[in-house]
Amino acid sequence: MDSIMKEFEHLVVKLKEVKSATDNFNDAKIIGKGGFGYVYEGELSQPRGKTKAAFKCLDRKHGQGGPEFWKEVMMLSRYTHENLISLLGYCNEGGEMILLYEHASNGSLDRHLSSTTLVRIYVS
Ligand SMILES: Nc1ncnc2c1ncn2[C@@H]1O[C@H](COP(=O)(O)OP(=O)(O)OP(=O)(O)O)[C@@H](O)[C@H]1O
Repeated sequence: MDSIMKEFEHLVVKLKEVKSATDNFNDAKIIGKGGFGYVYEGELSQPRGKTKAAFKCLDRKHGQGGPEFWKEVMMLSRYTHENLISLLGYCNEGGEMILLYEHASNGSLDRHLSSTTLVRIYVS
């Protein structure tokens, strides 16, 4: 585990920065909930300026644990694609395991699929 942490050291974000971006995990900043746990949004300060980010907080009660967290860090930091959300970093501090992603301003695909504004296309 130590070697993994060393390899991805450049992606480490301090818990202090996460708390500042999410107003200390304020409920008003929650944008969703998935198998991993709650997802918050916030402005992350990076060397290139502020970036809107999604903060996925691991909730161990929801079944997914540490291995999935590190798998996600390894996969997303190695593969980049225009159709793949970028991993901005992670926080593993003070008992918190948080993945930081680029914020998808259009929301997730499942939101669009359940949207009532979806237009039906008929092909003749
Ligand atoms: N990068 C992101 N940008 C904007 N919103 C996001 C982002 N990631 C997650 N969300 C929001 O949080 C919700 C939960 O996302 P999450 O990926 O945790 O769950 P999921 O899509 O149900 O997948 P799973 O259950 O496999 O974890 C999404 O439906 C979406 O609304």
